[in-house]
Amino acid sequence: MTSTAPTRPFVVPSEPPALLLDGITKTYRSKAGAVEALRGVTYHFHQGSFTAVMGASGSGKSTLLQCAAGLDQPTSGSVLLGGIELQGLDEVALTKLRRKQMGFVFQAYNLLPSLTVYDNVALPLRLTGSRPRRQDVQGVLDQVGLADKAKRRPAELSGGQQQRVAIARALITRPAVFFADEPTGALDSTTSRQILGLLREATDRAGQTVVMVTHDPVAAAYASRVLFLSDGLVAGSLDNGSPAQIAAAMSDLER
Ligand SMILES: Nc1ncnc2c1ncn2[C@@H]1O[C@H](COP(=O)(O)OP(=O)(O)OP(=O)(O)O)[C@@H](O)[C@H]1O
Repeated sequence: MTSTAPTRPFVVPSEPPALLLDGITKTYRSKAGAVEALRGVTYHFHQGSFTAVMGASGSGKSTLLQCAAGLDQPTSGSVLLGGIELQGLDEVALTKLRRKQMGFVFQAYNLLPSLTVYDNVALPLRLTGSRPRRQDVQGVLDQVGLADKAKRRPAELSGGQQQRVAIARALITRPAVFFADEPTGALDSTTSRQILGLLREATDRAGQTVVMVTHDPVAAAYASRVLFLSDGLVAGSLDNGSPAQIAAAMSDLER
């Protein structure tokens, strides 16, 4: 049978994916034996997308994030960030790329206790060798609602405020991709909403890309897509899901 439908030209997307995982596997080997944490994950994270990664405990979420951010090496497969293959870089080049192109927001805020809020936020710029401009540092502190806390030390702030400092610190270099691992795990719901709103704003307003691991369907509903992992593989995805729809998809997965 011949088709009469006009053939469509193959459309090459104008934007390459911000982050591409190509056939990632990760096997942890120890005396107790081998654990296949990732068993072949291929996925494109497009520029400006906000993706939540969910799955049962042990499904490989943190391993995926660690490999995607170049904090750990996959056993096979490759990771490309803005078209650059991480596996081809030495540690110095990888550190440089991480400092310039990636922002990290983890459950432990990882702020330096001896530095003021201002200096914690300015640190990533100093590490890349640039001189932080006062208006830039104050600008991101303002963005996260902490303009008046610049001179405080982290211990003088609440958990939610510390997490907002961590976000300001991640924002300052205008990274292409934010990696967030349970960024609201230790926070109350009002503060969580603020933090998730800031991540959402980074994608909507600035076209940055967010990859966030979470167990919480309410947090995941801030993402435009939820990617479900099961046993080291992508098991499916859900776009613009409500917390209830995401929770239902999770329980289907665990059945
Ligand atoms: N360093 C390691 N050495 C050996 N096995 C590991 C190591 N890190 C993770 N694993 C194993 O790899 C698998 C995936 O772990 P991972 O932490 O990525 O899962 P996860 O989905 O993030 O889990 P959780 O939701 O509990 O944090 C698990 O079986 C885990 O026990």
